[in-house]
Amino acid sequence: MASIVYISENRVRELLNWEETYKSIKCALESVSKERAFQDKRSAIKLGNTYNFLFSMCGGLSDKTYGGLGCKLFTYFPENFRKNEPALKANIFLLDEETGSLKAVIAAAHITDWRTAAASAVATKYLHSENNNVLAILGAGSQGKAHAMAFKYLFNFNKINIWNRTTERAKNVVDELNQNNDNTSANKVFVAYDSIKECVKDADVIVTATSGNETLLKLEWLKKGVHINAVRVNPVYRELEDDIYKSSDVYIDYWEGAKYELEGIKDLGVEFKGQIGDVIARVIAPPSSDRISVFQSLGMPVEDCAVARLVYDLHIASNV
Ligand SMILES: NC(=O)C1=CN([C@@H]2O[C@H](COP(=O)(O)OP(=O)(O)OC[C@H]3O[C@@H](n4cnc5c(N)ncnc54)[C@H](O)[C@@H]3O)[C@@H](O)[C@H]2O)C=CC1
Ligand SMILES: O=C(O)C1=NCCCC1
Repeated sequence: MASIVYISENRVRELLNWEETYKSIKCALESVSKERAFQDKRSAIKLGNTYNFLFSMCGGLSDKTYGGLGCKLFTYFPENFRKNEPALKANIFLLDEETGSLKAVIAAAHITDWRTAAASAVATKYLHSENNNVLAILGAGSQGKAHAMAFKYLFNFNKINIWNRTTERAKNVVDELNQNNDNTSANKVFVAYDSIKECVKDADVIVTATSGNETLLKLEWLKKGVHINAVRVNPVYRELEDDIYKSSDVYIDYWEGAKYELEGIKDLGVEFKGQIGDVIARVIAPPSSDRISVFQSLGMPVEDCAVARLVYDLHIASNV
């Protein structure tokens, strides 16, 4: 029997790059439109009388390059910050597609950040025209930072505005990103904001990636034709005010998840236009450029399968 490989967070960080992550996630998003994705909604178990949860996301993706069979098991313990530990801890169990045997256990916090940012990037490419001058990001946590890096790498934004509830955190992330981007440039790409309205008012594209319970974004602040990637997942709380959903073309990643986790948006009378994969596969049309578009992201099991396969292949290829 072949031995089981363990791939740590540090090793994942060494291996992943944006080009391949983008391609693998585009493949995963499109697979839902081509009947090459086998997955269901995630399962969530509340751990007794706490705010702690245990989740699983299992599925299979059929593809020569990015196909994989697996399951991401993750916990969300919101009080972990008191112990100076991240709230989200995740591992992917990657299985052999022929036999079902366990091939690898891959640490998946970094994968979750990168694949979610890559999904927003794919959605932006397919739902939004090329007019990408200013990007605004609300939330300077793991997702906010990963989105800033992905969008800097994959698009040509001249300015990337970042707002966070505590401005100190936005400033620290902006300093780090500017330093990694270009030490010498006087004209810094990343800029910290302490007002959401000022942060988003010139934005062509917006990412919302916070974990609070407050509505952050108002319709009256938005430019015509803006594209929004709404990353926060919560059945009750939404970062966008209801009028934004009601006035926009709203796209999702997969129907199986949306049926259960996006009830609240449907209750507003919003009809989802369809899956991003259906736009990629040209089954449905993208929005017209004067409409506001929203990608309401949930995160799919097959995204994790695709990136786990990518990481596994890169690890094996560079380990021989
Ligand atoms: N769509 C998807 O595939 C995925 C979505 N997520 C979602 O992304 C969001 C962010 O996750 P991470 O960056 O990993 O978390 P994190 O804990 O690293 O960052 C959370 C950010 O939210 C901010 N925040 C907390 N309370 C706030 C409030 N009341 N108002 C405004 N901002 C507040 C914090 O300052 C922090 O910057 C979460 O809602 C999570 O559920 C996470 C993974 C995948
Ligand atoms: O898809 C994921 O992975 C997650 N989605 C929402 C919240 C945490 C992780």
